[in-house]
Amino acid sequence: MAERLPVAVLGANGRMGSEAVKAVTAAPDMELVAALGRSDSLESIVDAGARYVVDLTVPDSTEANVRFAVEHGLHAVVGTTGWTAERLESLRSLLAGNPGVGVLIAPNFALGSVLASAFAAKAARYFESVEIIELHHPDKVDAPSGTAVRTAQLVAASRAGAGVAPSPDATQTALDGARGADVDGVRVHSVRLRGLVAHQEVLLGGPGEQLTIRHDSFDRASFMPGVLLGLRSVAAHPGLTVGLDGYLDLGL
Ligand SMILES: NC(=O)C1=CN([C@@H]2O[C@H](COP(=O)(O)OP(=O)(O)OC[C@H]3O[C@@H](n4cnc5c(N)ncnc54)[C@H](OP(=O)(O)O)[C@@H]3O)[C@@H](O)[C@H]2O)C=CC1
Ligand SMILES: O=C(O)C1=N[C@H](C(=O)O)C[C@H](O)C1
Repeated sequence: MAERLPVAVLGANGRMGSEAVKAVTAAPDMELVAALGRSDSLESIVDAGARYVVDLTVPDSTEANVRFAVEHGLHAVVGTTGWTAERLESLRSLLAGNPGVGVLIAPNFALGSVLASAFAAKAARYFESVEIIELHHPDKVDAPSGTAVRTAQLVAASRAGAGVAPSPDATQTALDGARGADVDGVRVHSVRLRGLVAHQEVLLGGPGEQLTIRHDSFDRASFMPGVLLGLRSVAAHPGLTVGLDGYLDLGL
């Protein structure tokens, strides 16, 4: 039997981290060698012999966690949001000095979500208007969601590449927040509601019609196949990959 992947999970006591602990523990080709909470030392993952790190912490912690992993030659699979363009560029520079180390930063590990974002980017050039609504549990600390930001970025790039004008909007007066967040010219609206987990709608509008592309995660189990795929693939993808679609041949 091939050697099992030695994996450390950061954020192990959280909603996602606890699911990842269960998924890694159940995977026949993996060994959970460390499970860290906020107060635990990152050195313990090296001492435990980890070669892979899963980061499912918080935006304020993730950059230092991932930099530690790279500096110690550990591959990282990252789900935590908060990865701005500046942080990504800094990480790319660090990785250039650590060839052979792979990092995957995936705003969403659910395959349906990855597909929905790709479908939206494909469709967006054909519609006059595009807006995004993301809907999450009220314990989420960031808005808009990382998934919605990435979807908006993909949509905006697709529309710009096709020479499509920005969505029309005659708004002249508005209460703060009424038109949502502006992500590369795409409006993103965030709903926080008890009873929800993670949901997104991309609304594409044209004369007399609307196309809605919606994805729902009803349970955090939806993210785990993507986390495991990331762990099994990251070593074969040195450098930084943003988006699980970078490991998939979606053909879109
Ligand atoms: N990519 C994807 O598919 C998904 C990504 N996410 C993202 O994952 C992140 C976590 O979400 P969620 O699990 O709901 O959040 P939680 O707040 O439930 O979990 C985060 C956990 O990380 C812990 N933590 C904070 N800093 C550190 C640190 N330095 N080292 C170790 N642990 C630390 C927290 O500890 P403490 O309790 O002490 O604060 C907490 O237990 C968010 O950014 C979220 O947006 C969520 C779902 C899917
Ligand atoms: O905080 C969450 O729950 C989620 N966060 C990620 C995001 O911000 O996109 C992924 C998913 O939407 C769930």
